[in-house]
Order: sequence, then structure tokens, then C-alpha cells
Amino acid sequence: MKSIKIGIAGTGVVASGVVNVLKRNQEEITRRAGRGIEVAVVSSRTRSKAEALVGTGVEIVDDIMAVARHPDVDIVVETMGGYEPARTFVLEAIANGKHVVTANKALLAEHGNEIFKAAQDKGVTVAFEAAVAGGIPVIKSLREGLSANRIEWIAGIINGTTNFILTQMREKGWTFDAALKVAQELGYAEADPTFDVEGVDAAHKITLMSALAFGVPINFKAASIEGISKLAATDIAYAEKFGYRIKLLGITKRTPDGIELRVHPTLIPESRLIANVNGVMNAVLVKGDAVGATLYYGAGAGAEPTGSSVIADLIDVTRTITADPEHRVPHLAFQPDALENIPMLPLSAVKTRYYLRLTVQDRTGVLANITRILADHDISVDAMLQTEVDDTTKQTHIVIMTHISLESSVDAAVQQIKALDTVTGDVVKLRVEELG
Ligand SMILES: NC(=O)C1=CN([C@@H]2O[C@H](COP(=O)(O)OP(=O)(O)OC[C@H]3O[C@@H](n4cnc5c(N)ncnc54)[C@H](O)[C@@H]3O)[C@@H](O)[C@H]2O)C=CC1
Ligand SMILES: N[C@@H](CC=O)C(=O)O
Ligand code: NA
Repeated sequence: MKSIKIGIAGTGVVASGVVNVLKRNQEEITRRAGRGIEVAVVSSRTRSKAEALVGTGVEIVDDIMAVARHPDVDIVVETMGGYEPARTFVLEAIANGKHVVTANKALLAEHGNEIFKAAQDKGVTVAFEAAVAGGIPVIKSLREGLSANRIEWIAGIINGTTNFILTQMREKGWTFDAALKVAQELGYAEADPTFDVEGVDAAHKITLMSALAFGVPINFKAASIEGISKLAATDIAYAEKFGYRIKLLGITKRTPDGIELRVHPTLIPESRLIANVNGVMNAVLVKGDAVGATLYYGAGAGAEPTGSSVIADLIDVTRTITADPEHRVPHLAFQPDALENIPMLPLSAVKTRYYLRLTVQDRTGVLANITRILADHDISVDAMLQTEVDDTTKQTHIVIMTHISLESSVDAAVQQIKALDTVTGDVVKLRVEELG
């Protein structure tokens, strides 16, 4: 039978993983897909780089649109990244009747509704397993494996770069900058690494998973985002004293009032498996009403792990190419005419536990004032720790773990606490999730 022909736009880290694994596992891939999968054309801004990757038997073009329109190509693989020209390229490929496989979560989080609509209208597939949690088949799990369930929440370590940075800082004492530099050298980081560090990349991914889990349109603008750049080593150490690890989590949760969608550094009990996910590894916890909690673990970035997901999508698309478009697995797990408009909740409506760190002057009554303010805002304290007074500054740290409280109440209490003249500097507020 005739091979499926692919065209690749962008010949960087992910594309190299795709090409190398396709070559190495060609025979098994063909046995699984039922047809051979062959690279017909690649676009590259540097011809020599493309030649080194695909050899001489493959057509190389400078213009990405030549890939989108290539008459021989059945599936295009978009591994350029960024919003433009990726968006125009993908829409052009769809308009030309090509199926698309992309690793680009930024593109889909911002323009996914438009892209999936165009694909639906044209009867082609846009597959994106590589876009979320790299090599972990979590999109397939959400869309197919868990499709019997009413999903309650998802919480995941879904950015390899930041998990790598946090791990190297904690275990090896590396500086933030040194750890980021190595993550970039290993091909984990985004072209603009502030997307990793500031939580934007994780927000792109949790936004996509939120849509798949709850059957709602993709709504990146509703995400509350906080990265790890302001996280202090002091708070990582105090969290450990309470038996918690701090991880950058993407969280989406169905509540009676609407959907929470947030990314922030989070305290997790150290006994949880997910608290022990280190380095570039990612892990996604999904809670379904029927199945309970399930955990998906694996490499969240890197050439071959990400290539593994791109190729899984290529095999899936190859299998469905002969199937009736009306009966394919829907892009966002729910049928396009069955998406709901459940409200997306602001961060102020979130209810969870909080970690607060205050720097205070060692004077009588300081603790009483703080606990009174917390009580006035309906915030009850679960545990508290006070460090020894620093002889020079006469200051001490008070660390408070609260019971479940409302974010807006915690913010109001923090404002009042900050105004006390015994409280100096900022109050650090981190969220705690038991994930049980
Ligand atoms: N590196 C990783 O571990 C992972 C990356 N991804 C995603 O995969 C995509 C690609 O990432 P990488 O391979 O790491 O990036 P990369 O920077 O290594 O490769 C990008 C390639 O696209 C080309 N390119 C970029 N802009 C272009 C343009 N305007 N016109 C033509 N060519 C252009 C570049 O020359 C380069 O060959 C991104 O969307 C990224 O978020 C997803 C999962 C993991
Ligand atoms: N920059 C991303 C790459 C994979 O999506 C990450 O570090 O996780
Ligand atoms: Na994946």
C-alpha cells in the first residue's frame, strides 16, 4: 500500500526527535499504522541543517507555505513554535486538505478554537499530543481512555524546564540562572524561556486540558498565571519543615460555581507521588468520578520523548485517513456542537489552603494581632512556625498554614496584616493542595 507522506515545517529539537525515531523504528511503526510513514518535504531556514537531519533523498524548501500546499503531502507536522507564521501555516495546510500534527501549545491555547473549527469544516484532523506534557500520552488518555468519566479536576507538573530548575536548585544547590541555562542547552526550554519561568507554557497546557476535561471552548484568557521567578529558597525550606514540596502546578477544577484554571507554585504533601517527580519529568493527576485519581508520568520535554508523541499522532491520523470524518475522535474530546459555556472563575473565588510567611519585629502582641485579623476574615490556622529572633535585625519569620479559605478573604487579611507596624516587608502567600 502507498506510504503516507509527511511535510515538516521547522527543523529544530522536536523535528529531530521525529525524524530520528521515524527512521529507527520504521518497521514497527509501519506494522502499527498499516502504512509506511515517509518524510517527503521539510522546510528549513538553514538548508545545511535540514540536509544533516533528513539526508539527500528528501525535498528541502525555504518557504513553509510550500509544505502546506505540497501536492504529495498527506499530513503536515508543525514544529516551528510561536503564534505566527504557525497559525497562517496551519490554516493554509487545513485549507489544502492536509491533516496537521503540531507540538505548539501556545498556538492552540490562543487560536485553537479557530483552528479546530477550520479542521472540522474541512474534515481533517489536527492532532496535538506533543503539545501537552511532551512524551506523556495524556491527551489520548483524557480524550479516549477516560471518556466514561465526569472529570473533577486535573493537577499537573506540566513544564519540564521549571521542574528541572526547581530540582537542580533543591538537590544540587544550583542557582536559578545556571539551571535555566542547562535546561536551554538540553533543548527543554521555549524559544522565549520566560514562557517557561513565568508559568505561561504551563498555562497553555492546562488550558487545553481544561477544554478536553470539561467540554468547554479553549479559554486561555481565563487562566491565572504565576511562575517560579519570585519563589524564594526560604519558602522551599519552610515548606519542607511542614512536610511539603513546592512544585509549579497547572490546576483546573470543576466547582459548583464554575471552572478554576490556574498555574502557580504549590505546596504538595511530600508523601504524594507527584511531589517526588523531579528533573524534566512531568506528571499529571486526573480525578474522574468513576475511575478515581489516575496519574500519568514521563518526560515532559526533549527531542525523542516529544517526537514519540508526534509520531503517535501520525500513526493515529494514518489509521483514520480512510475513516469517515464524521466518526473520528473529536478534537476536544466532546462533539463540537456539545461544548458548554460553564463560567471560568477568577482567582479571587478559589478556595484552598494557604501558606503565609511574614517577617515581623519581635514585640509583644504581634502574634495576637495577626491571628485576630485572620479570624476576622474567617481564616482558621492549621499550623504555625516561628523562627528564632535574628540578633541583629530583631526580626523573626512567622509561617502559617491555614485551613481551606477563600482567596479574596486571604488577600484582604494579608493587606491588613501588611499594614501592621510590626510586620516588615512583603507577606509571601503560596497555595497548598492536598491532591487526595
Ligand atoms: N523542545 C521540547 O522539548 C518541546 C517543544 N515543544 C514545542 O515544539 C515546538 C518546537 O520546539 P523546538 O523544536 O524545541 O524549537 P526549536 O527552536 O528547536 O525549533 C524550531 C524550528 O522552527 C524553525 N522556525 C522557527 N520560526 C520559523 C519561521 N518563522 N519560519 C520558518 N521556520 C521557523 C527554526 O528555524 C527551527 O528549525 C514549539 O511549539 C515548542 O513549544 C513541545 C513539547 C516539547
Ligand atoms: N518548554 C517546555 C517544552 C515542552 O512542552 C517544557 O519545558 O516543558
Ligand atoms: Na503528551
